[in-house]
Amino acid sequence: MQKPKPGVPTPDQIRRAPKVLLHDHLDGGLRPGTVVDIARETGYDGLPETDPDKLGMWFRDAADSGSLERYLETFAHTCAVMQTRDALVRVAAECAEDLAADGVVYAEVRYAPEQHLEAGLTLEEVVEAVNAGFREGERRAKEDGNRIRVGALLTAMRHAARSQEIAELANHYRDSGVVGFDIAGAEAGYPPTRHLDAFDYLKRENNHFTIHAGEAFGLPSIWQALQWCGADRLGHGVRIIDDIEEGPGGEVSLGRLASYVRDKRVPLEMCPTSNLQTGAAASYAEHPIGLLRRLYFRVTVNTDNRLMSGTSMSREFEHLVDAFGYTLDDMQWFTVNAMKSAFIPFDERLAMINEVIKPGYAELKAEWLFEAGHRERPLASGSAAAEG
Ligand SMILES: O=c1[nH]cnc2c1ncn2[C@H]1C[C@H](O)[C@@H](CO)O1
Ligand SMILES: [Zn+2]
Repeated sequence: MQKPKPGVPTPDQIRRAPKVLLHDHLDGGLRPGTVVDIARETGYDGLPETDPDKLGMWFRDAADSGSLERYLETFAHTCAVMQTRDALVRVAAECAEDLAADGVVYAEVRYAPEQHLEAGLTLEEVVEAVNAGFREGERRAKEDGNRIRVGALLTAMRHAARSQEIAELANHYRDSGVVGFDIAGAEAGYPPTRHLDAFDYLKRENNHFTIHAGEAFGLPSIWQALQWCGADRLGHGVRIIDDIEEGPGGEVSLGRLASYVRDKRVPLEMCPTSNLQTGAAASYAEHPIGLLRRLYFRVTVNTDNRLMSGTSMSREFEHLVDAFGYTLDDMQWFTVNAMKSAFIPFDERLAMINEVIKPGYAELKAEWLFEAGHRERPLASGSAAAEG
């Protein structure tokens, strides 16, 4: 086994570290075996593979297309098996269990209720089924010795016309498991300002929302999301890098929008592997998260779609540790950023930071002290006195 050195996390430490996830799609995180099971039970015969391993690989390959539009086509299969109450409860429960087993202590998981109505469920029935599943998953996680709390974000699809209705649904369930609102789907051609009514409504209700922006489309989308719609957070937001110039000597200058995002501490929900698949970034090492972290933007690390990206929170951090040499202190910084940016009340965020996250990292950072290995260096001759 790899020997832990102070600060540099091993894969096992990364998994055990408390993590906070703000951007994860319920319909992008199913277990492949569950997709196969529910398809069989409900008679959905459109799956490209029926062996769970092969199906998992199919999702990853199909999503590896370099285009957001093609990436999104794969969701037809997951949404097809999420049309009944039982299926939604099962998928949500497994989501909470899987995240907890990966060391996630707080998650905001999103889905679009309007995509789960094909078998006759109402929007309310969809939300109540998913909520029941999350509570069940939290309970099972606890039985396994893992602690997790999951809140739902209701997404409206940006190409459709139901955002006002979904915003009202989010507001209705805000004290019952739903913590905010989002819009997702193909970005080009569907600017966030198409949904101004929904955002204005949520602002008047003092509710919270995030907007997928600056992923497949650039600065105008981020600018609209913030300055026209009033988003609390940005889903991805990677293209903010287009407003930052790095000179040959490493000097950096920020445009007005990038300055605003940094100065106002706008949380960026970054999803590195997803960005590689849709072509929003070329490699982990070149992902804008490296520079944005150095410049102290309010950056968070997220999974987006664990099934399509074959990822988990731990894997996202492993890639970043490999690419940028991040330490446990960096991991803690990203995690505290995420917790500060969550949509639950301030006192609860603060308690999660002080009672769960910081103690969790302190314990991991102290582990090297108790490893026998680091005390077994041979003494140099005559060094005994110097040791004292
Ligand atoms: O990264 C994404 N960008 C835009 N839309 C996305 C992304 N990942 C998933 N979606 C879409 C597809 C899902 O069906 C929908 C709701 O979760 O959100
Ligand atoms: Zn997303």
